[in-house]
Amino acid sequence: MRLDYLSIFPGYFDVLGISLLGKAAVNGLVDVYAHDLRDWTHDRHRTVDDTPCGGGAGMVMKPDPWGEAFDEIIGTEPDPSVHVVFPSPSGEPFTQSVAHDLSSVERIVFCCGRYEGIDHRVIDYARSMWTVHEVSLGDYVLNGGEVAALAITEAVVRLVPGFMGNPQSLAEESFSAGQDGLLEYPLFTRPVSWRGLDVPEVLMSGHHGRIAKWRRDESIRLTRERRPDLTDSDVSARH
Ligand SMILES: CN1CCN(Cc2ccc(Cn3ccc4ccc(-c5n[nH]c(N)c5C#N)cc43)cc2)CC1
Repeated sequence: MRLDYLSIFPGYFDVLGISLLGKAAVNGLVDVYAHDLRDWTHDRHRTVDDTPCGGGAGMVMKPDPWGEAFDEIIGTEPDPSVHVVFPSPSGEPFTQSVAHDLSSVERIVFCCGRYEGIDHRVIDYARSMWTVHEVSLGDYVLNGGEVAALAITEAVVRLVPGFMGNPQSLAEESFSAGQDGLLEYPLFTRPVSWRGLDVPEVLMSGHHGRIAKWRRDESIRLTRERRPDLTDSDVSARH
């Protein structure tokens, strides 16, 4: 998997050389390339923004540098196998399902906007050439797309076969298909007693059926308390 990042702050992506992602890069599982969008400007100030047409606050990212960067980094021929991700506050929700879909893709280009956003023609052009995902991390405001691109990268790459040492742990996670959309149950490890707090006895019983039931009940309880949106009536009835 090749990952490209286009940003006026390419240094954000130095972190991708750390931890498991760094190991995956070493193992050749992922190849990471960060690019400075200003390398495709031609004025003394390396300008990437301008005032919004129609007025309004802030600045908008000019289309020209993006287009020239696309030409050089991706190419000038349409190729639907290339997935271009635009993090955006007005994007579709980024979910585990989207992460799963992207984990089987060979090439992903992250376009990290700043200011008030990117000239919409950049996204329209990208849609005419490649497979585009305009996605939002959630209902809060960031200052740009870089942090979102990092989060999306981690969610996607950890699903790439061969990346995680223990693929079974992926199957038991929240939001993964096998969990009926329930939140994960509480986790415990040794010591059994810590600052007057004990591990639930059932987990020390060795009775796998009881342990499985306790975990299921806890997942249902937590999901009903914290994420009623995940418990549709059908799921509630089943539990
Ligand atoms: C006229 N007004 C109408 C309201 N907008 C709102 C607005 C637009 C951009 C920005 C800053 N920004 C620039 C690029 C960029 C990418 C992603 C995100 C982002 N924020 N939150 C998420 N979950 C994100 C993700 N993923 C933010 C970004 C902030 C606020 C301004 C203009």
